[in-house]
Amino acid sequence: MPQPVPRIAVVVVAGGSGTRLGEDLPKAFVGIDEHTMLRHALDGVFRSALDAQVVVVAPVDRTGEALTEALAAAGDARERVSVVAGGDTRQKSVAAGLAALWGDIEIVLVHDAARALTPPEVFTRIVEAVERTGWGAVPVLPVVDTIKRVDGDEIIGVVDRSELGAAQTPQGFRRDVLSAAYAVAGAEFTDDAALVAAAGHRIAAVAGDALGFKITHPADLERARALLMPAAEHPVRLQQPAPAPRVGVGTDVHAFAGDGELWLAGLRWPDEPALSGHSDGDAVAHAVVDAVLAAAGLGDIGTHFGVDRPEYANAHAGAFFARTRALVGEAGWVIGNVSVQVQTTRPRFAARRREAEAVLSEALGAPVSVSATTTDGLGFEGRGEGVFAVAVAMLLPAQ
Ligand SMILES: Nc1ccn([C@@H]2O[C@H](COP(=O)(O)OP(=O)(O)OP(=O)(O)O)[C@@H](O)[C@H]2O)c(=O)n1
Ligand SMILES: C[C@](O)(CO)[C@H](O)COP(=O)(O)O
Repeated sequence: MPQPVPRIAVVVVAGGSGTRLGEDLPKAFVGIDEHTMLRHALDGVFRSALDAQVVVVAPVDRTGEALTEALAAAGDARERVSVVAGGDTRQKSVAAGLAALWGDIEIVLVHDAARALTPPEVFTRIVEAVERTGWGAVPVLPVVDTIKRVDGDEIIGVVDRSELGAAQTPQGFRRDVLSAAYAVAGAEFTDDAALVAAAGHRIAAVAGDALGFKITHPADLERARALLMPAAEHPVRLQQPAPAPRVGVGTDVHAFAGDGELWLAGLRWPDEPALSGHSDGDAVAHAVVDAVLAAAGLGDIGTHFGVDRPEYANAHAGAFFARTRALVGEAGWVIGNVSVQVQTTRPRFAARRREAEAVLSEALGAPVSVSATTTDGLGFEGRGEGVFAVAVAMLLPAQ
């Protein structure tokens, strides 16, 4: 037979003045972003889908404001919400909240409005622990700092932090246990678990959440504001990383089987055999184009300068480079530099290498370095049948 679902209540204490925060209004009513701490805390409660009664404890002169906040957070669950006036200590405020519980409530969670960013899962973890153990339950975080015993200006010892936990809220209890413990509490306790433990009950430790930090000092408020700030407005931490440079490689081969003059590396070479091709057969220029397009992810020379483009018949490097530059610019890149090597027995590049670099760099709008080598007589290059060129291009993201 299915077990009946226990009736749950959450008491949200928002009755403090916030002396340590130093704002000129009670702490829970201070804005983190366009919403107050109280509103954020209540949003966490309602997002937890506990179907709980929710009692907000507010400063006596702020109950109207608190009700407005609670109704806005509750949405369709308005009938489950109420507001009561708190006391001059947290403990008295919790007691005021307990007095407003419906008669059939079985499990009570007490939560600080000051822990405004506590995620909804923490509420469900606490309820689950109370149901499973029958004990009280407290979210705790491990203590990360080394903890010293201090006497005045002297360190007199160290505390074993492995047995310490930093307590958060919501803290959960069986309603009968919590109410009875509050009825007999003879002292002020800083949290509800301490009060219940003093009455002889066991308390379970449940995983807390770093977002459940208490907004106590101005630095805590700054932290909460930074966490809620849209990424685009954040000064440093959440900026998108700058896009990385990209490289591409390109190659080309043409045979010495053309009519007319040789064009290679953007230069005209009189008295040398021509290379064949749809354009001028300039394998050096074409390898550069392939490398730049590859780096931008824009395909290759055939994609943009195919034999179906009559305007590039017999065209020279300048025409290819102008179009390539425009294509990568439209794609959001600028050309960083290109290195190209030609492998051929002829023409001899040494005397005109600088000239080739100047012409190609001018046409591409970026430094192009040119090197040339032979293949020790091997292959088609060695037999003087054609040229091979290989290029590497680096592109940078446009600003
Ligand atoms: N008389 C009080 C004191 C505290 N609280 C609530 O208990 C939680 C934890 O208290 P703390 O953060 O210490 O708040 P303040 O007492 O307001 O802060 P301070 O000690 O700096 O004045 C807060 O949500 C606070 O609103 C309360 O309801 N009634
Ligand atoms: C209840 C509490 O938030 C648990 O951590 C805390 O003890 C109350 O605040 P204070 O800073 O100790 O007054």
